[in-house]
Amino acid sequence: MRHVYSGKVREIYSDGADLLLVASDRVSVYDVVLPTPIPDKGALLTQLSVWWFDRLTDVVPNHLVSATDVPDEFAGRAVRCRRLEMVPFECIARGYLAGSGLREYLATGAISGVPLPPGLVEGSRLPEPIFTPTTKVSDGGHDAPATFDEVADAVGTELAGRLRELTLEVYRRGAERASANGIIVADTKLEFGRDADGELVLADEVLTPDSSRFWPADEWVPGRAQHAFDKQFVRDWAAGTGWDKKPPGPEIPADVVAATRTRYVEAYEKITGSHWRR
Ligand SMILES: N#Cc1c(N)ncnc1-c1cnn(Cc2cccc(F)c2)c1
Repeated sequence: MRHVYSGKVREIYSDGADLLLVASDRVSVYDVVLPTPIPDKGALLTQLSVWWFDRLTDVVPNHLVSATDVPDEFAGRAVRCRRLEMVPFECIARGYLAGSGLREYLATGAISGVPLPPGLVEGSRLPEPIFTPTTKVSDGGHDAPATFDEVADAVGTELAGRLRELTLEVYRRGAERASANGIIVADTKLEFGRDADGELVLADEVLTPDSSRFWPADEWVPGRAQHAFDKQFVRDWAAGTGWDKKPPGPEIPADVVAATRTRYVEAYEKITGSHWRR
């Protein structure tokens, strides 16, 4: 097994013909990884993603080889997956206005070239979910918006159309299930790759609070920043510490750690309908 890539809160290892995607218990707020782990976060998000992969095979095949055949040290928080030729775009679906999409809309009236009606505000629900891809920036910077035509220029019109169709369908399925259980999925980021036969395969993680914005539905108020289902306790505590939001972040107090872990358990249980047993 060989370490090949580190993300903020995840790692990739090469293991023979496969890859191991390993989720840590680290949490990132304001793009800064905080020093205090959230126990079971990696396992909760890995198992939520596996639950989604298993329920989306009628939409698109996925890269999972095994959710159990992983080294003991990573048990429960890693998946073995097929090595793919990754599509060089982040495939983002948005059902609500937030983050970079909000900033782009306020500046241009559109997101990734998709025009939106005037008068929308932070947290507004969009008339319908939209496909707003970005380029994958390798230097750790922020990804740049890409129009559908830019995606089509890079991968061909047919594949770009499939990426849009699949991204929106996965988002719709996720948003529908989450909404029925009190969670708004405002947006989600998917990654696709192509296998040796050139087939499009869903990769990375799917519909987790790290790859998506999860908002508690009963606290949704358009016109202000929405509360994050999972990270709001950390954000609110951090705001009260005077931290300048630059690395290294401060240690998270035990009560905030415990409350945040509970939120990840709640998200897992609400969406899967199963109790978390670890
Ligand atoms: N998934 C997947 C995948 C695959 N099945 N085949 C080839 N490459 C990738 C791959 C490369 N980068 N990433 C993003 C990523 C994911 C997880 C953790 C990270 F640090 C970074 C995914």
